[in-house]
Amino acid sequence: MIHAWSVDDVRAAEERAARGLPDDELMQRAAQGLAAVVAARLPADPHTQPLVVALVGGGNNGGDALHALAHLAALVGEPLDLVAVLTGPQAHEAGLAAAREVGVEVHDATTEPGRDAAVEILGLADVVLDGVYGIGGRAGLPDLVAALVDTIAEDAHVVAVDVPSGADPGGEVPTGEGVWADETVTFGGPKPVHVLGTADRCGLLTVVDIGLDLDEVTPAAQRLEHDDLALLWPVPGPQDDKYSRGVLGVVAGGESYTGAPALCVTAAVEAGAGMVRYVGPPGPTALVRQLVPEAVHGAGRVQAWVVGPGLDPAPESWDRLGLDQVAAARRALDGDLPCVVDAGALDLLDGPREHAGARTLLTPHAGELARLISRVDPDVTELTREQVSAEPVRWARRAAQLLRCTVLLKGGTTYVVPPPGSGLPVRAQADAPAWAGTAGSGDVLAGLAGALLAAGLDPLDAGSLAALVHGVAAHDANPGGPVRALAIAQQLPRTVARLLARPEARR
Ligand SMILES: NC(=O)C1=CN([C@@H]2O[C@H](COP(=O)(O)OP(=O)(O)OC[C@H]3O[C@@H](n4cnc5c(N)ncnc54)[C@H](O)[C@@H]3O)[C@@H](O)[C@H]2O)[C@@H](O)CC1
Ligand SMILES: Nc1ncnc2c1ncn2[C@@H]1O[C@H](COP(=O)(O)OP(=O)(O)O)[C@@H](O)[C@H]1O
Ligand SMILES: [K+]
Repeated sequence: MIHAWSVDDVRAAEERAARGLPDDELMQRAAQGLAAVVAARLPADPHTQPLVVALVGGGNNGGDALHALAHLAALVGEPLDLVAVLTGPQAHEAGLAAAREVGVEVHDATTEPGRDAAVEILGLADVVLDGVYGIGGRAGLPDLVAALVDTIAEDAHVVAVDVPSGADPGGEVPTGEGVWADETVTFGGPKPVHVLGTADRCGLLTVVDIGLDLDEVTPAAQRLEHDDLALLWPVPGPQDDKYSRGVLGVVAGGESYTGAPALCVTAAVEAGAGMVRYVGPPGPTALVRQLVPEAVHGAGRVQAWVVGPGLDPAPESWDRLGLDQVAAARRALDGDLPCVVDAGALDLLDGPREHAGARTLLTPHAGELARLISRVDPDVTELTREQVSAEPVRWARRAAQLLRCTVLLKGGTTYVVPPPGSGLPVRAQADAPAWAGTAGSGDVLAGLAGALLAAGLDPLDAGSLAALVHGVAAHDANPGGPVRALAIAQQLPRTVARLLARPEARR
């Protein structure tokens, strides 16, 4: 699992670590680690002299980059072209002196000749160090810096120092503006942006140990990795039976949406639920009977519910069957069992579920979350899908607070936000190929998450593990190409087996 700490917690840890050390010790450690990574990335061609260009901001992030250039000169020993481009009126004094000392060429991009020289040289660079802003940064870039970033050679290897400049270090505002790095070298520990930010923004992540002690500090964000599956997945033991493994009830579909329940039930069965009980009208029931002979029909004793895939909660469409189905959904929501609340059932929620202890995982996409918040938040009149996508963590957190539950917000990156006050970190998973964004794929996710809730996982683990497995299964089902929702569901057993068998995971 990747743990990421808030910018404030990292700054406090830096302060603790710096006590009793020489003034620039932590920066030197950071710069040395950074230089070692850059040295390993230099082109090996003996006929060309590698060109390394650092974009240098006015703060300590620029200081890291300047010191790294100085360390690099000493580390590599062979001729190198080293250039620093200053992006602001000031630069870290000691860093600049160290760089000049080893012969780094310095251009001041705030002057016209300096800018012209910088543009030319950025277009030729083999490696670019982005040392403009680190954890002192915020989303977006000043025009001058943005223009410089635009001129970086297409084939240059871009290494972000600590944080890609232009990204929000706190990871709350996933703007695409600014640097997209091939890799990011961070110090002390990952920051939220490395986990929550737009997938691919940071590239390969390396953490340089600079002696910060974060072990006792609660992370702000986490990401499950493939090896975490073996720790969390409910593997049955010899004493288990279908009941002890967890029975999932699914209230889904209506006469107008027959496919969603079939996909949801299939996913739950393929994910290894002990048993799945389906509750729905005759049309979808017939389809579930045909496609999933393992499912049983009608309400009964269960350990958790999935409520909502393909459920039509709109009153004008309610005939007797529709009314029965909405009543079944409400019974599940009013009960005290863990519940995945998806799609149509989100429209049935007006506030927290009645039983305060009931564990609840909402699984909206951005449009559904916008509609939900517009309806239940007294301070918001009309929230749009675009607003949710611009600040996904903020809005998922808002819903988690209003409804006192865990919110899984689906998308290219899927965020799982626990209720505020729980002390639990936000999780973000970006395991799925974009092909996974296909009709019915969310119904599969709901069934999978439901099976995990029924097996006893808490909503944060169930949601994030479901997002991980769903994404990996979407890849495994057809690497590099399109995938249909049913294929994701049918791939689940093999994907789970593959991840359980990873040698790292079994250690
Ligand atoms: N504090 C420490 O002990 C250490 C800090 N280190 C480095 O120091 C960095 C943090 O340095 P600083 O606190 O000086 O901050 P930064 O160097 O990240 O940013 C400097 C200043 O730039 C301005 N700025 C940021 N984003 C902007 C934007 N989008 N548009 C316009 N102006 C913007 C802000 O006023 C900010 O304070 C870390 O990311 C890391 O690289 C490392 O040397 C390790 C040790
Ligand atoms: N760009 C993307 N990259 C990867 N996965 C995506 C992308 N867009 C959507 N997804 C995933 O596809 C699924 C879509 O769910 P949803 O919107 O509920 O569709 P449906 O209601 O048709 O099942 C979610 O698991 C979501 O995370
Ligand atoms: K940076």
